[in-house]
Amino acid sequence: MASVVSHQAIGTLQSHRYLHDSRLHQELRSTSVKLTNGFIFSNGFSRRGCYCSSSRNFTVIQSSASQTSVFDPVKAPSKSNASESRKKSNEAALILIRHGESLWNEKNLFTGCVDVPLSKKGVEEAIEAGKRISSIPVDTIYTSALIRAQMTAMLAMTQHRRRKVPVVIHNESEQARAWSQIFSEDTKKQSIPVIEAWQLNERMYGELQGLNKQETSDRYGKEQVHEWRRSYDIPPPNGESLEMCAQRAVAYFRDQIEPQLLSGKNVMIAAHGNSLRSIIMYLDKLTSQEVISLELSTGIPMLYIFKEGKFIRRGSPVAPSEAGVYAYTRRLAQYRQKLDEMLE
Ligand SMILES: O=C(O)[C@H](O)COP(=O)(O)O
Repeated sequence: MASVVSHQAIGTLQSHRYLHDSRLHQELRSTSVKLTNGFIFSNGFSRRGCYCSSSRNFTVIQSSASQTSVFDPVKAPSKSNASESRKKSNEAALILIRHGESLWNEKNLFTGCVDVPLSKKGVEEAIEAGKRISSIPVDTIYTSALIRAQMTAMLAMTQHRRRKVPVVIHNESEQARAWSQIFSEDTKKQSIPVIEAWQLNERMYGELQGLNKQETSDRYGKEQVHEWRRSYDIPPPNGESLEMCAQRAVAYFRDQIEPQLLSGKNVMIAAHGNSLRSIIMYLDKLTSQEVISLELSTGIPMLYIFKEGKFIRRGSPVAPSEAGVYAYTRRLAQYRQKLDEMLE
């Protein structure tokens, strides 16, 4: 069993993973949620209580038949293919990006939940990542609450050909909501909501935060440090194990992000080495042994297609080949073609 699933290897693997009962898709109705900052973004927008996840199946507890879609000329179906398009509404793209190199990655320091920005190289990596995903549709962006992930998402989106503007949603207080309202429907349509979630933060590295990785290895031994860094259930001193990190990150993914994908929304997540390792472990059903070998490079986007109840890993759009990614789904190919036409 291949346990090494580096980002390069991910590009070459095409295993199909069955995560959901596809019959549920027929039952799901998009839920329209008016965000109190004035945005209206449709389709099962994050709302606790709309969906309840149990094991790997979703049960609809409450849904609304009303639907207020964000009009996107690229996506707008012509009359002739409207019904075909509706049939395909269960397909969605999921892009995962580990943040670009941070100033502490550069210094080889354990970072965890310390909030440090990208290095110059990290900025370049984020821009390069943006170029690689510039023709893939993005409807909603999730980032951790940490600046390195947020910088990565924003810098990546500066490269997107669709030219929608990522707008951070401020729900932290009534005033924040009121003061961040947008009063133009057109402007809202040209925006992408960016949701910040602490649950996607890097694992808390405990008393290793701020220590040099090489010096820590010299002091405690290579094996011990490898165990702290890569094992599933052994936490670093007073920090989170990957298992503990997964409890919050995967729960958030299942409760908040999967309903978006189920309703056909294309999602990008900018997060961290270990929060993404835990999510990939869930998506790819890796065992606690297999996840030990899972390494993610900074600034490399990974792509999954969610289709007919399955997450299909497409690796990075640049590995093995861009053509391979677009060949896979007609919908993505059409999107890119429309962008080509629009931007000619
Ligand atoms: O928090 C950190 O130091 C890094 O982002 C991830 O570190 P790791 O590769 O040691 O888990």
